Amino acid sequence: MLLFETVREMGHEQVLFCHGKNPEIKAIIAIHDTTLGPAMGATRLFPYVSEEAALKDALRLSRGMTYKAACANIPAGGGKAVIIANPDNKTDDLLRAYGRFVNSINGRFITGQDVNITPDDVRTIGQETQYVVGLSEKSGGPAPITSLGVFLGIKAAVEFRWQTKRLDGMKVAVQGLGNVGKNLCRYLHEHGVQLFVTDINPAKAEEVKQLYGATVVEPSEIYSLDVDVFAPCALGAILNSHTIPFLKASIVAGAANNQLENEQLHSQMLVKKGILYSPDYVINAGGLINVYNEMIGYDEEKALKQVHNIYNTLLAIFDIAKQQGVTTNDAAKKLAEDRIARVRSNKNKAIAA
Ligand SMILES: NC(=O)C1=CN([C@@H]2O[C@H](COP(=O)(O)OP(=O)(O)OC[C@H]3O[C@@H](n4cnc5c(N)ncnc54)[C@H](O)[C@@H]3O)[C@@H](O)[C@H]2O)C=CC1
Ligand SMILES: O=C(O)C(=O)Cc1c[nH]c2ccccc12
Repeated sequence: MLLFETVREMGHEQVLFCHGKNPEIKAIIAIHDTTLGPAMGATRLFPYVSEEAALKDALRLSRGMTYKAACANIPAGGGKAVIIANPDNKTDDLLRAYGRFVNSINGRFITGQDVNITPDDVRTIGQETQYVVGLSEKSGGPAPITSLGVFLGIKAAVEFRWQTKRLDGMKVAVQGLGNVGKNLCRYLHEHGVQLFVTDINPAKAEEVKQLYGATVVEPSEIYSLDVDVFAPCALGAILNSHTIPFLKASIVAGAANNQLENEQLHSQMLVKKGILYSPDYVINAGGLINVYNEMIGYDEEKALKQVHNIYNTLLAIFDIAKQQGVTTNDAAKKLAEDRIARVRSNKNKAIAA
């Protein structure tokens, strides 16, 4: 991989390779853009197959955070960090060593809980740095508000597609029944949706079957179901050349980050199949909205208003994509880049004055 070429192409400001021998630690902190504010993004711990895979994940996720904040009108930049480790080898020493790296950049990067990091782990990281968020009891953690945002995003897509505000009788397939997926199922069930669900953990699927009368399918079967909406709430890169040909849903709208394996290729593949795609970093902004509000002093009404805005933003993006004949992904990216360019130009004017 040509390092600077890749970073230049994706537009990152700074990438930190954090290494330590005692304890053994390898982490990458990617800061994409801080025009709108300090870079925010949760930290993921994962046994990546290669260092290149880890870097790619950090670069793509951090860029997604920049667009996420810009589309949600949150004055934060985009960042994300990955710790390359097996979850079985996660120790307090490792987390504290990581916390010292976060602290060393003095608030340019603010982080919290992502895949394989628990709230307790964030507390441990927080022993070394104040630049962690997402622990307030008041806000109930980011997942419930993320699922509300995804629910509203599904409503926006349904309205754009079929000019109806009603979800009752619709069929939705939910992949992944973790903190976000399970809560999303509750909202959908309350609105009369017929659920089809899967999780690699059968106990989670069984629970959602009992709670919301969902039909449980095998993980491999979730793509080809004859449903109206497919909601990916597990992993990234699930929209790819193997899965897209199987999709029968008219809408893809879910919480997972980096859903498109290849942004250009696979967003266009979806368009060709007539599938309306809700850009992941627009529909799943609820988590960021929640932690940002927690950071500045939690005001529930304000946070909920910002989450409800996801609905309007998605409708606007769908409209622009239709008017201009571009993918919804490109329309969202353009919206984000325009907002950032405007702030950058005002900043430059202020410096010049
Ligand atoms: N929690 C939040 O506030 C936010 C979460 N996201 C993204 O949403 C997704 C879900 O987040 P959480 O619910 O917090 O994570 P989680 O870890 O609680 O849940 C993920 C679930 O997916 C299941 N799963 C994993 N691989 C699967 C597969 N191949 N097929 C079916 N199920 C599978 C897991 O067993 C687990 O139950 C992640 O991609 C995350 O990055 C994005 C924005 C905010
Ligand atoms: O939407 C994402 O991918 C996030 O990383 C959101 C998020 C959850 N917890 C956090 C803590 C600090 C910064 C962002 C987040």
